[in-house]
Amino acid sequence: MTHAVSLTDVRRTFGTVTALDGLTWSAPLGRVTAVLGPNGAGKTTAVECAVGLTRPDSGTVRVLGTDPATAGADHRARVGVMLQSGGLPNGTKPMRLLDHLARLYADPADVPATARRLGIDTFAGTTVRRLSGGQKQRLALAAALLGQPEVLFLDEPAAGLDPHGRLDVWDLISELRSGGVSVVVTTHSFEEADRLADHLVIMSAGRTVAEGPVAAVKQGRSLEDVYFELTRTGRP
Ligand SMILES: Nc1ncnc2c1ncn2[C@@H]1O[C@H](COP(=O)(O)OP(=O)(O)OP(=O)(O)O)[C@@H](O)[C@H]1O
Repeated sequence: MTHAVSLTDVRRTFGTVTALDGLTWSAPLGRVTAVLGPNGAGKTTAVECAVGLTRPDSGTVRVLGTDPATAGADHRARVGVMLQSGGLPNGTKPMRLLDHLARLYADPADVPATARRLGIDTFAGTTVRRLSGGQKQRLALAAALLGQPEVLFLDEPAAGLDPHGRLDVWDLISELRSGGVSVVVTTHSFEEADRLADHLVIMSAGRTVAEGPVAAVKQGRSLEDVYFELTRTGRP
C-alpha cells in the first residue's frame, strides 16, 4: 500500500447539487497532501467520505486500505479528523473535554503535552462557549490528535488563527509528518500549501483538475498562477 487515502471515481449528490462528480485523487503514505479548490468545490464532502461521515453514491474510497463506510472501531482509531464545523460541546472546559476524549482510545496521546503544544493551557479555565474562534480551532486540532492517528484529515486547520497560531499549526503538521503520519489538509492558503505539502490536489466543481507532487503540479510557476488558470473557468 503506497497510499494512505484513495478516492476513485467518487460521486456524491445532495438533491440536485452534485458535490463530487467522479472525483479521483490519492494521498501518499507518510506525506502531507494539500487539497485546494474554490468554495463549493467539494473538499469537505471528499473528507467526509474519507472518514465515513457520508457515503458516496458511487465510486471507491479507501483509507489505509479499508472502506471507511463499513470500517469498524479499530480502523476509526487509526484516523483523526478535524472538520470546519468543530462540533465541540459548549458547556465543558478544554482540559476536561480532552481528558474525556482521551479515555475513548486504547493508547491516547499525552493530554497535558498535547494541550501545551497547542497553547490550550493558557485558556484551560474558559468554557468552550466563551473561547475565541482561534482557540476553538486549537482545541479541535488537539482533539483530532488524541488518538495518535496514522492518517489525519484537517479541514482548513489554520483558518482564523493569528500568525503565531498558524506557525504553530504548520510546525505541528511538519512534526507529524516526520513521525510518519499521513496528513490531508484542505486549505484556501497558497502559502500553507507551499510550505507544507509534498503532494497537491486541486479540485473544481467536484472533480480533480490537477494532482501530483508539488513540483510536477507547479512546473516552475507559482501555485497561485496554476490554481487560477485551472479553476477560473466559467467565472467573469
Ligand atoms: N449536507 C449537504 N446538503 C446539501 N448540500 C450540501 C451538503 N454538503 C455539501 N453540500 C453542497 O455540496 C457542494 C460542495 O460542498 P463542500 O462543503 O464539500 O465544498 P468545499 O470545497 O469544502 O467548500 P468550502 O471551501 O466553502 O469549504 C456545495 O455546493 C454544498 O452546498
